Amino acid sequence: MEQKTELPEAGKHASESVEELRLGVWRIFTERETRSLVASWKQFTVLLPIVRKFVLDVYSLGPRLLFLLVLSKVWFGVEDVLLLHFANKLLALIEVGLREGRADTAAVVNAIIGRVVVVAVSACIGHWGSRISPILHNRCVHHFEDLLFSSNLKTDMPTIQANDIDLSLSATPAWNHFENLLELMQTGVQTVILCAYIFRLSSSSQLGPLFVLLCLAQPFLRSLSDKRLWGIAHVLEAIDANYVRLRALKELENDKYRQDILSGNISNYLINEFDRSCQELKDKDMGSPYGLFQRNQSVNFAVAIQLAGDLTMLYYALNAVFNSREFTLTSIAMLQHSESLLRRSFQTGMRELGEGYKGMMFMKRIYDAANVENIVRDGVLEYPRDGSDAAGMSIDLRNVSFVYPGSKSKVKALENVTLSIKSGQLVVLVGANGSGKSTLVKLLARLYDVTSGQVLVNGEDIREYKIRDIRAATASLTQDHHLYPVSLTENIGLGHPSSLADPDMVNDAAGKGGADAFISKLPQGFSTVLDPQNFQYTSQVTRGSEESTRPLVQEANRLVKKIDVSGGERQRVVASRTFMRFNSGKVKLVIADEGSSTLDPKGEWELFKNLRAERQGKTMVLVTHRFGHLTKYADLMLCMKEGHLVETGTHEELMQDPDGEYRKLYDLQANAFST
Ligand SMILES: Nc1ncnc2c1ncn2[C@@H]1O[C@H](COP(=O)(O)OP(=O)(O)OP(=O)(O)O)[C@@H](O)[C@H]1O
Repeated sequence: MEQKTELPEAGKHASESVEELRLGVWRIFTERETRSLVASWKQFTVLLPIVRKFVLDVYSLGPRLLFLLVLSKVWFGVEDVLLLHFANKLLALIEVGLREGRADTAAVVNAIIGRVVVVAVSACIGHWGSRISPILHNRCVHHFEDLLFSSNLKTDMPTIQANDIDLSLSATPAWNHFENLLELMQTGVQTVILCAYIFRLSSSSQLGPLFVLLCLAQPFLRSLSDKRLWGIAHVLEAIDANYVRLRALKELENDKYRQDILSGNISNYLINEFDRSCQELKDKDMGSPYGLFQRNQSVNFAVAIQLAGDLTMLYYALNAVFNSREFTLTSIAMLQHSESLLRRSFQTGMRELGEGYKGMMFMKRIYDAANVENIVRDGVLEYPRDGSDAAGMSIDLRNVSFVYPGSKSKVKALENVTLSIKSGQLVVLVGANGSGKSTLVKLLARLYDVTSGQVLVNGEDIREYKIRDIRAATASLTQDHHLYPVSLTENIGLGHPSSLADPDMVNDAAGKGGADAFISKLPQGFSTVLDPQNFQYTSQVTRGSEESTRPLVQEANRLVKKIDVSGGERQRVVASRTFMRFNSGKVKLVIADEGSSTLDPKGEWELFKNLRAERQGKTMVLVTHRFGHLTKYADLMLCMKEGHLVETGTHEELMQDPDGEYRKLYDLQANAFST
């Protein structure tokens, strides 16, 4: 039963046009049907240029193939009507034959041949269509995947955060949506021809055009009942606490929780809780919200739909009473056949119209996603400009404040930070969690632009430089860097892609990053792909027992089994990528933000030693919580607290202040080792 409810106190509707329904375990927000026909038409016209662009894009991928496919769809729109026509013709000839005791052989043969030809032509077109469609399908998906991939990879971080961009958008359904439009065209052709055909049939029985309208009454009402399912945004949310809990508990079957559950000895508790949630859900409907939504129509409407199906019968019954000479049993049968095909065609068309609308919205999403404009604007100056940064990048921050785009927090991540880093200095940035260290180095790499103030590189605002020059001059090693699902050679080599094929350079970088030892122990060495992306399809084997198929499944699982390495080993590969980057000869700034957080003490010591060995011609900004290793090499220590730069100087200078933040952090670490 439909139950209209008020939204919970906090969740006021964004607009009056939103309606809330509670069905089964679901809460469904749907748009009230307040949109006028004019408004719907306007929205449709906005989408039309997008569809045109989409069609032209698909056309460019295979003009001839698309032309043939469209022709085949038109043919299939006509085919059913032709078949119906020949069947009706045969029926009429048989009736005449029965009545007169002699059939018109030539006409019967013609009708049979006509039908056979239509069937044969359809089989041929269907055969070729089924070959054309997959080709265009592949080209279409590749084309739009390509469009999304290049746009996704170029979209900068503020744009993603500020616009809440959906990076998971896949182009895979693009072809299906396009095919839906073709199907819609096919059904449209069929409906129009059928209407004309029925009009001709009904005119010869003196039924007139009203008959055609009555044929459409039931499918029209049905499509009205379905209308709320398409073209209108729905937000579905499971609100039943037991259902939500059931789903959460089911999630615990995931392998990643196994160790916790076994060692915590909590399986009995979880099984009981699962059982309890099942009991409490009782008969509450957990089925598809769309199904529930569809069934949620009033009795009157359901009765009206069924009755509308009988309107045509009533109409020709009445006509037969008053005008019986115009009717034969064959003409009634012909009308009935044609009418049922028209109903089906119209109903399918209305459903496809809904799907077509969804398809148009999808096309809009694809183009919107592919045309996102980056917030971080490119500059025009080349970097390095002159020889003044030969010893490394020189950086000045003037009154820099920063708030993350889209951030709900009123607290600034950085506030009025002013500092100066000279060419070639080794700077160590320290501070408590959340004090703004990572934010500061992200501004240096121009991953974000300041909210106010200025970052100067070699005396010029960083925004004036070409982004690719600044990025080429910066090598970052942060805890946020990940391994890519490609070979270890590529993982390291991508630090300097043009030398990726040089095994000596890759080996050397792996050595400096401390990754060579563990890679050499892997069965496939540098060719190993950690975190491979495998797509495995399993299908139920109908022959033989489950017992006999188990070895096959086990073998398949063995083939796709991941090679697991530790977090520290992963970080060594990422560090090696940074060392590889130095081969470009362009790096003027090295940023290491907790790049050693998962390394063992020896690994960390070696990493910093190898980084220091690369200092020549580079400024280095190292962020760390364990700064003991670095204090004696640092030219400058920067200490941050709650978004502010609170202390700057050398280690010795900062240690002078017994109440200073730096001294506190240092003493905490040093005291841990004192007796
Ligand atoms: N992407 C983000 N969106 C919104 N706020 C963020 C984002 N990243 C960080 N912050 C906030 O900005 C502030 C500074 O964070 P930042 O990561 O720079 O601190 P940090 O000193 O590097 O911390 P840690 O030592 O834990 O790495 C924090 O309050 C944090 O919650």
